[in-house]
Amino acid sequence: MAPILSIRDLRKTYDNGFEALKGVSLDIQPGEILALLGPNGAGKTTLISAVCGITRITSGTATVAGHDVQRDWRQARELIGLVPQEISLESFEKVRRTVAFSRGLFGKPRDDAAVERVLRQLSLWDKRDSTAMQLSGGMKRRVLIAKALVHEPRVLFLDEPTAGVDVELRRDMWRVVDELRREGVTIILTTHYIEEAEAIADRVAVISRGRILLVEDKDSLMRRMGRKVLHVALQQPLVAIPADLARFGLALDDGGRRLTYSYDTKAERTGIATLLAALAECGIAVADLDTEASSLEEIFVGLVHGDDAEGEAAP
Ligand SMILES: Nc1ncnc2c1ncn2[C@@H]1O[C@H](COP(=O)(O)OP(=O)(O)OP(=O)(O)O)[C@@H](O)[C@H]1O
Repeated sequence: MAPILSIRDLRKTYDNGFEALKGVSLDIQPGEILALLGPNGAGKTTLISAVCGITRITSGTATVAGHDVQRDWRQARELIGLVPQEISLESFEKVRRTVAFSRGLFGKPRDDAAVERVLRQLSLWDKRDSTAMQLSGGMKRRVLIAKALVHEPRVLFLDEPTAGVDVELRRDMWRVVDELRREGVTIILTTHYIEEAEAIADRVAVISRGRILLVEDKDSLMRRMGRKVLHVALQQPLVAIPADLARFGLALDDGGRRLTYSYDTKAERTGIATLLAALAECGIAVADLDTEASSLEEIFVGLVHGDDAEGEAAP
């Protein structure tokens, strides 16, 4: 399938000479949810702004359904919806009018049914005659999404859609994203909440200091890079780890009542059976066992940390 969004060697140097994007290439398939992860200042907003035509591209290309965002900017923009990080709404404007106005900005004819559809989809129909100042923070975010969707874009950019919202609302937002996916909308979201990427993304891209470090299917990434830990609860507390167990690299915590063993999920042998046999030989009685997979967060921190260390080493 042809990608809906194709970015090739995109570079952005700001007027002050700072190179915020250093040759980014990325293909996004129709209907996909891609989470763009990166530390502060990595270039996430710059990348979105470049594709959405808010920031001038220094070199490279980006196309949306084959339309170049610079050359055929009008056609490209029509296919894109952008939900910005900051909430910016006219305080006294009614929800329905605000959303209808956004549709008009894209040169689309007035269509009350389209406005109603998007308001209902975002559970805002009951609030259609409320002004922005009468809405809760979460509802305001929904209005921003409604504004971004009302011209029926095929690609939606969400720049930190759940920054500062409570857990319940975040899950609510994830449901909205899931519904949009089912309708075939392609979604690119930036987030600092790794659990958000873990919960809703199909693929994950990690960006650091203007470069894409990795783009991979989320599940395979977690399988490929994932480590697991085995917690062994002990019947009797240990004062120290016996010398005979040193080769396993164990950690002892919970007041000497728990041993933690870290292993590679891809390895042919995890070493668990050998460890349990060694524990028995040392006369250590096991009360319980459980395993825990390393999270996307650990994988992310490891990658970005490695990149920072390389940057520091560079001349
Ligand atoms: N107008 C500008 N002029 C010069 N430098 C800029 C400008 N806008 C952004 N930058 C710099 O470009 C880099 C990337 O910024 P960007 O906002 O894209 O990062 P981000 O990944 O979205 O960060 P955050 O997670 O904090 O939102 C940063 O170092 C930032 O200081």
